[in-house]
Amino acid sequence: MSPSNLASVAVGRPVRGEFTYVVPDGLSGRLSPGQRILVPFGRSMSLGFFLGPAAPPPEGESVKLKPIMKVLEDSPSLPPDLIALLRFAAEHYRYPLGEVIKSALPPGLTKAEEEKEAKPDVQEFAVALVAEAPAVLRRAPAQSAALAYLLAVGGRAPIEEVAHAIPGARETLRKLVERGFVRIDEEVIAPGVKEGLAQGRPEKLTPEQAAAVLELHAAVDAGGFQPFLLHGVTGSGKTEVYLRAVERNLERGKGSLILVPEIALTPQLVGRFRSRFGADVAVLHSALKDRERLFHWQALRKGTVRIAVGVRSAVFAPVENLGLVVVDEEHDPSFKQEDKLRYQARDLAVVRAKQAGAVVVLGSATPSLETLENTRRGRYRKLELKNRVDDRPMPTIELVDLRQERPREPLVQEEAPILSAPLLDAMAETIGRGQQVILFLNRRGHSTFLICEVCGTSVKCSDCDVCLTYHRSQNRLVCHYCGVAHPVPEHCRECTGPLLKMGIGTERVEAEVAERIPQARVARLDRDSASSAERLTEMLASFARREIDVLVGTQMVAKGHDFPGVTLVCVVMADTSLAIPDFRASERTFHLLTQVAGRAGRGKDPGRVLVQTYNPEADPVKRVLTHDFEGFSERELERRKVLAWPPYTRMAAIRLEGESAEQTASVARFLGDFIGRNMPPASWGVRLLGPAIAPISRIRGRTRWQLLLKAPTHAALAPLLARLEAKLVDIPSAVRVTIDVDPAAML
Ligand SMILES: Nc1ncnc2c1ncn2[C@@H]1O[C@H](COP(=O)(O)OP(=O)(O)OP(=O)(O)O)[C@@H](O)[C@H]1O
Ligand SMILES: [Zn+2]
Repeated sequence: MSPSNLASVAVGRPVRGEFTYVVPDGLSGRLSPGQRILVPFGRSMSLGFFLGPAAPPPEGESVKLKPIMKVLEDSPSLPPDLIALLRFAAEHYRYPLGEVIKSALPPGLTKAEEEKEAKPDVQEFAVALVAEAPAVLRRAPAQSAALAYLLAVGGRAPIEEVAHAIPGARETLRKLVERGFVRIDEEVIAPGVKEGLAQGRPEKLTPEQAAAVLELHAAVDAGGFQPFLLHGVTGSGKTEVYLRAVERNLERGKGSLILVPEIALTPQLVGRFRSRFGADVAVLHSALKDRERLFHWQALRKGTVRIAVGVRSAVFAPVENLGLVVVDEEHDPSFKQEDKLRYQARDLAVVRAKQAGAVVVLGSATPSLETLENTRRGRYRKLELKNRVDDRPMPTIELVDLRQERPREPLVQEEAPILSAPLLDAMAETIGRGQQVILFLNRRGHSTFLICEVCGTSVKCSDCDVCLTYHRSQNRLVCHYCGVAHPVPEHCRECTGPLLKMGIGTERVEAEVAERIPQARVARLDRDSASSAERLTEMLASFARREIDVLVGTQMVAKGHDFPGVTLVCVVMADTSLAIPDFRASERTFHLLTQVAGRAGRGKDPGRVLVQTYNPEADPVKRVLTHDFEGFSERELERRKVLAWPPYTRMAAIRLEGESAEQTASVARFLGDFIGRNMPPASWGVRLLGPAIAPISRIRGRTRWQLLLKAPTHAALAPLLARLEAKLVDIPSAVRVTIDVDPAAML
């Protein structure tokens, strides 16, 4: 067997490694890497991916190799740089390569079927061919009405719209076509793409923007891998810097990839890209239909569309001839996928840029400590925007000490008001001036727990080890982990004592605003109120149109919004994210506070921020007051170093979940022993923490355990993780074990 007739193949099944197949004579000229193929696997046929030639099996080993059966597409689904990235992801995150590839591909390419071309959407327009209703229509009132509508809206409208306005208009329009008064046009539109909010190209860049753009242009012109951190304060115009870099990259005939945290929350950014580059932009988000996803994939693959803007999973978009990668809000936790292939899209974006020889820009007002450390070590070049555009001032930030503002409330009081006098005054004043307010609280629901006045027992979810949250609008207790809603009990289950509603959520804040400032138009933005992407877009648009005075919400309101009318931002309680048992709690708090504060004063009027807290001395809270990102990160990095947390160590979490508490614990101990026996030499510095019961010990009735591994570098961890992954086949399937490399959440 000559090596040229052996193929390395990833099989679309949950199995580790690459497999060797024989290329039959008939296919030898037709194969190129990245193609989807059909291969025999076990006793059946399976989807496979041809990755390239394979080395012959070791001398003396007699293995019967099977042949590739069929090639499922002419041009490969996966471009070469993407194959390299997926191989890296499988290796780094300890996940089967075939499954990694399948999770990157759009549905429609993940089955063992030949590729079909996704059709674009066609929209039908009715076009009037006459300037006024002809006399012959006098006795046809339906047709007259349809034609009159069409003429009233300018002589041209989507059929759908006419039919919506005039029931039965589809049929009526057809009659008008027969009579020659109307014509139907078909227009091809890219599917799943709505018109964004248009915005012009600013004539002049700020000096800082100009300097950053100059550097990026030089890097794009030079070609090759170059990583940048674009650290720009909120409202400093980072988006415009991205746009100019993309522009230059496009002029050089190259493709760009832009990752954003959440499309529905960033309609403005998408709108700016669409209004600048029009149909050259594919927008990839989670609400796309299968056919739409396939359409964009094919368009990018063919190179007919050269810019992809998308969420986390778009890091795998098949952009042709990739020259530039941008990760906006690079600190955002949504870039980490928390199930199946647990990848960090920001990290993969950098890997991809390196493999493709592209420029990569990580942008944020609050860069992650990981990225900051890379910059300090000289791996990334730092570009800084220290000022807002048009010399607008940063908002002033003041603390409201809840210990003094609410001293009279006894500790146990049901529904004690939470909005202090300074907050209420500032809000009323702002609304009085016709300006807008954002109220931020990182908790949904009405009251965050029900507690027994007599014995102090709180009401917990029977399946998860967490308190239930009271939602007044549904009059239900909801578990935020499993989502199950329970009726509200009348008495404490332990002692039949009366139950008090304690803790606050956005729902209650909304009610309190409505009660205390009745003239305000209040709306709430969280996962309950904005359950669909459409609803979310509509609420944001309505706020932008200034139909809402006060927007109450969770971290959804803290993202990159640009509402010039907002001059007051209130943080209802800064402490909610501080107490979480996670070494990133401080960082997360600082980011959230800085980001939400950054929504104030982005228009011509200056902004003001009020932060209510019980912990005015806490470092992230204090530092936010003076916009002291440097000071905060300096201190936090020092602390991480002392405690040996990332970015000074690399971690992996081994998580276990099982129906039976005993069996789960025993598997956890078994894995602990296994790791102990396979520990690399002490000089490698690998440490095992645990096995320990997880901080949230049960979710959906399943017991959870975890083991944490820490090491100075990923390379020190890798061999151990590989051995561990191989061992998992021996674990009883009743206990689910997952390996989470570079974990984000510690719960
Ligand atoms: N050179 C410029 N001249 C005038 N206006 C500009 C210029 N550059 C950007 N802007 C405008 O400034 C506003 C803020 O820009 P942008 O939203 O990009 O800020 P940002 O740095 O991304 O902020 P954040 O981190 O808070 O999301 C936008 O409305 C944008 O159109
Ligand atoms: Zn639950």
